[in-house]
Amino acid sequence: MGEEAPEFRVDRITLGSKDCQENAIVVGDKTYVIGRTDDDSKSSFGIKILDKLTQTWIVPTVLGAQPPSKSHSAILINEEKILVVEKGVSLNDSIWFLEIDTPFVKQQRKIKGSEVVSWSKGVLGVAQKPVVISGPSGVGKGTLIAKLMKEYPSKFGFSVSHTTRSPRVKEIDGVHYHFAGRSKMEQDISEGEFLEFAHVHGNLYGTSIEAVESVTDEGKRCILDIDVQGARSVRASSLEAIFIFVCPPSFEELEKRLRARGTETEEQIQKRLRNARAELDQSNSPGLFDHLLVNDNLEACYENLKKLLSLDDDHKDSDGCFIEDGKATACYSIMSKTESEVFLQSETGEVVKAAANLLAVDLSSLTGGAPGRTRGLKIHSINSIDNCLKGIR
Ligand SMILES: Nc1nc2c(ncn2[C@@H]2O[C@H](COP(=O)(O)OP(=O)(O)O)[C@@H](O)[C@H]2O)c(=O)[nH]1
Ligand SMILES: Nc1ncnc2c1ncn2[C@@H]1O[C@H](COP(=O)(O)OP(=O)(O)O)[C@@H](O)[C@H]1O
Repeated sequence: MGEEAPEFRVDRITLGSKDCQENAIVVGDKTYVIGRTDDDSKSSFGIKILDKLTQTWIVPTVLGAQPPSKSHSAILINEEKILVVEKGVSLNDSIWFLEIDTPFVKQQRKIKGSEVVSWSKGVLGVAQKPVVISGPSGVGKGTLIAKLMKEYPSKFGFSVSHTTRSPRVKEIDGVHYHFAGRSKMEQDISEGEFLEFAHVHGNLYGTSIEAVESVTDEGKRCILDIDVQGARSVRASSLEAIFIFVCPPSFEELEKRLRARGTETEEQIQKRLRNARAELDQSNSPGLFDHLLVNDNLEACYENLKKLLSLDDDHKDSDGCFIEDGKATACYSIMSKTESEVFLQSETGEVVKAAANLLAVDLSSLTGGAPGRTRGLKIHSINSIDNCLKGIR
């Protein structure tokens, strides 16, 4: 019988100009090497993939904001993602997922025609579902959202879109929109920084991932004011949201409001009214919008919007599953895993004391994922090393 090909071993490889620390994770016929390169003052992650069938190395396109990369441990969660635990940062900032074959990675791989991986930061606790509000130009979306933000400033946050449209009088860059140049916006879109984008009324509009995640990270419910195309994209993405379409009481009233607002030229008004007919037709597309809201009397409509949000408010208070202080700098490494939990051991405590420094990361209720954050993490400390080792036995 011919001699078996030597098992390929990844000992130490040079990813960057200097040797690096690395983890080699075998997934089927591929070995993912997650390396840290300490070039000069900065430390960054290098990812390489060994295709064992062809014995060739592939350097994938890496999407998403990457971890601080001080030092780390890694473990395969499933065929789609690798858990990476950063050391020397706060626990809140230490859990990261390297997505290697999730639907988003597959989509990006198809778009780019080359190998892709994507980082997604793990975030403790569940987030309230963002609220997508769509509707024809002039129907009253902005007015309703402004009322909501004014009455509940600590509960809601606005997803500030990017647009190539020129600012209106009183519109503030970074507040109402990020007013951007087309080429820069298109470049950022190609680099996977946007959750969705669309050409609307002759301009480019888009929602960056950070625009949504930064609001959610503040513990606020994110409100997105986007068109029907954008709503479709979000509906198809990993971001679970509530979708509301605002309708005018009549087309004549819509035109009256758009004209009365006085923000568009006659030509722009005509274009927006033409698009309004198409958008109204799509408001009933099956499975697109959860609620249709008629904005006839403003106050009544606003009350209905508030009822919709509280009805749909599926936010369950987190069940106190977190350790005391997730902000303190921590140094945990992966010890073992079961079907739904990964056990971490503190590297600062001795074995006896370490029993108090054992953590369980519950992965059973994860939501979201690249291109956004991975939410729904639960972490709790374990009182005995036996509980923790059950994953190994
Ligand atoms: N897809 C998408 N649409 C957006 C975004 N931001 C705004 N829009 C939509 O673009 C359209 C035009 O917005 P705007 O120029 O502010 O006019 P308005 O609708 O009259 O307020 C509206 O339907 C908005 O909902 C975005 O980030 N993505
Ligand atoms: N229910 C309503 N009745 C009458 N006018 C309204 C009503 N809601 C909004 N408006 C007015 O209609 C115009 C368009 O509202 P706006 O919030 O800018 O719409 P959108 O953001 O959907 O384009 C504004 O001048 C606003 O004051």
